[in-house]
Amino acid sequence: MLLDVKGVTRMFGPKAAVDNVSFTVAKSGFIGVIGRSGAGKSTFLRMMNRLTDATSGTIHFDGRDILSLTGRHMRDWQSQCAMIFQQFNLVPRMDVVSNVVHGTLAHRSTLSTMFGFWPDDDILKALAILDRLGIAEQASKRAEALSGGQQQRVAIARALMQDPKVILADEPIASLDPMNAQVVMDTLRRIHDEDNRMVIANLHTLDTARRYCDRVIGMRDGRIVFDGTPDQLTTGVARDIYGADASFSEYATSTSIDALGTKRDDAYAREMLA
Ligand SMILES: Nc1ncnc2c1ncn2[C@@H]1O[C@H](COP(=O)(O)OP(=O)(O)OP(=O)(O)O)[C@@H](O)[C@H]1O
Repeated sequence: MLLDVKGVTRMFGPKAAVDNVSFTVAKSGFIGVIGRSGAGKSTFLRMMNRLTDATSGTIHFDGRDILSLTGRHMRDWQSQCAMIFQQFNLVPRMDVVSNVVHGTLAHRSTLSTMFGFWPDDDILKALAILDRLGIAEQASKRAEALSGGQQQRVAIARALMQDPKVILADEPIASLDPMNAQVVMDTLRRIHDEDNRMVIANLHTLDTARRYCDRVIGMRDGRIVFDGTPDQLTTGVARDIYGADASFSEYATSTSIDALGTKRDDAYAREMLA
């Protein structure tokens, strides 16, 4: 089993933000987590990355007990498990290449980091990744000069500098217009397809989850209420996940990415779930 999540709970005071969550993933896939605001999606990702401690439960990745790692072992895991955020989290006034090289910070001395001395090899690697993501020509610009979609691709490039096994994306397209959202989702999907890195993305829109994911997990009030393939994600199921009544409209949870292209094949999804 590649990923084995058992009974993971996170309490904030008396409230369970994540409540006894369990699921397994047999092989690397592109997994979407959906649910209304406050369902526990971010808290779960943050526990996987060890930004937040779990109250109870276990997470094993490739046999390793993630929640009990400490010190250097925890930092090693964090670099193998890169996070991407809605707000990109770049240094706005710093140029794009430096932002990307920042992805190797965990391995750098404080002095070289403070003075921005990046080894040539790191710069070349950063440029190659930017080129792969189609934004090499932006390398010398300040991050703040780029469009939102370009900035998110820089954030993805920074994540790739760590050569992660897993990419955790917390609402990666929530701040983007449909065109940029599509470019960013296409990029994440391509990274999964070409490198076989696992992607777990919190998504707030159904059309994106259906189109890009092999498997979709629906959360409601901290619990998993759906776990299946995109084609099993019917309007009725979605209504249950979002805790909505019969007046629920899918339109309310759409980025309209689907209008820009065609839907994915679900064969891989079924294989992964088997
Ligand atoms: N640091 C915290 N202190 C107290 N409560 C928190 C904290 N972080 C999250 N919560 C609560 O835990 C619950 C789950 O929040 P979480 O951010 O994981 O949900 P989400 O599904 O990611 O929603 P959103 O998309 O709005 O971020 C919410 O009720 C939230 O208020």
